Amino acid sequence: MSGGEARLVARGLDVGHAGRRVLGSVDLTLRAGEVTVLAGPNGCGKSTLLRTVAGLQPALAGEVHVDGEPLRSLSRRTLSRRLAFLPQTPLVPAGVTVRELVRHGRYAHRGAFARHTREDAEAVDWALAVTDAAPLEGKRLDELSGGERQRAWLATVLAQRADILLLDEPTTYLDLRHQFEVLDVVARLADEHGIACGVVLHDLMQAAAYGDRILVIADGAVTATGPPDEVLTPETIGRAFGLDVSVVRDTETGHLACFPRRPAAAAR
Ligand SMILES: Nc1ncnc2c1ncn2[C@@H]1O[C@H](COP(=O)(O)OP(=O)(O)OP(=O)(O)O)[C@@H](O)[C@H]1O
Repeated sequence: MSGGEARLVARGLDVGHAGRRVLGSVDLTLRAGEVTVLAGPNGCGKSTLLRTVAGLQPALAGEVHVDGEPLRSLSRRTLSRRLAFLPQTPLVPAGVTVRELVRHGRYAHRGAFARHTREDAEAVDWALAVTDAAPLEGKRLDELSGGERQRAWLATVLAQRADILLLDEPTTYLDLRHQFEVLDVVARLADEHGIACGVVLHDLMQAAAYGDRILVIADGAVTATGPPDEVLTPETIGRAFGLDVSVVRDTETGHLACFPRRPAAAAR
C-alpha cells in the first residue's frame, strides 16, 4: 500500500538544541502504509528531527500535527497510543527481562497499575515473534548481545501497537539477516497494517529497497524528497555526502544502489 492518509504532518519545522538550529524549514508527511526513510550524513539532524516529531523535544519553530491534532495538545499517554518511537541508544534498565521490557510497551494501553489483559499478552507474544525475540524472553537485557537487545527494544515499540512508528537506525548492531528481517517487519507493518513508518537508515541500498519515500537531509535542510528513483541520483547523493557516486540498478530486484566512484588512478 502507498500514499494513504497523512498521519503525521510537520510544516515549516525548525529543530535543534538549546535554541541552536540544526535543521530548518522541514516539511515532512508520514502517510498510512508508507515507509519514509530519513537519510543524510552524520550529525545532519536526523535524530533531532525524529525526536522532535515524536514530541520528545520542542520544535524551535513550525508545527507538528498527529492525526490532524497539534502534537503539543496531546497528553503523553494519548500520544503513546498513536506513536511509538525507538531511539538510537535506549537506556538499558537493570535486571529487567526481555518479556518484562516488551510488556512495558503496553503501558499506554493499560496504565501503570492495571492488570494485563489477554490483548496485552497477545500483543507482547506477537511483537516477540515478529522480531525473532521469543527465545530471549526470559533473559535479562544486560546479558544480551547488542543485536539481541536491539530486537528486544524493537519488540517493545511494536507491542505498543501504534499507528505511527518512528525508528532511529533500527538495524544498528544487527547482522545482515536480522537487518533484513527487521526491515521486512517494517515493510509488512506498513503494507498489511497501514502503519506510517519513519525510519532513519544509513544504508542507501536498504533505503532504496524499503523506502516508499526518502528524505535526504544535509547542510541544515531537507535537500531532496520523493520516491527512491527520484531521490537517489548521483547529484543528490553526491552533494549530500560530499562524494562522487554512481547509482546503478540491480537487474534482479530492480532496486537502486550507490557506489563511490574511485579515481581512475586508484582502480586496480
Ligand atoms: N542533546 C544535544 N545537545 C546539543 N547538541 C546536540 C544534542 N544532540 C545532538 N546535538 C547536535 O545536533 C546535531 C545533529 O545531531 P543528530 O544526532 O540529530 O544528528 P544525526 O543526523 O542523527 O547523526 P548520526 O547520523 O551521527 O546519528 C549535531 O551537531 C549534534 O552534535
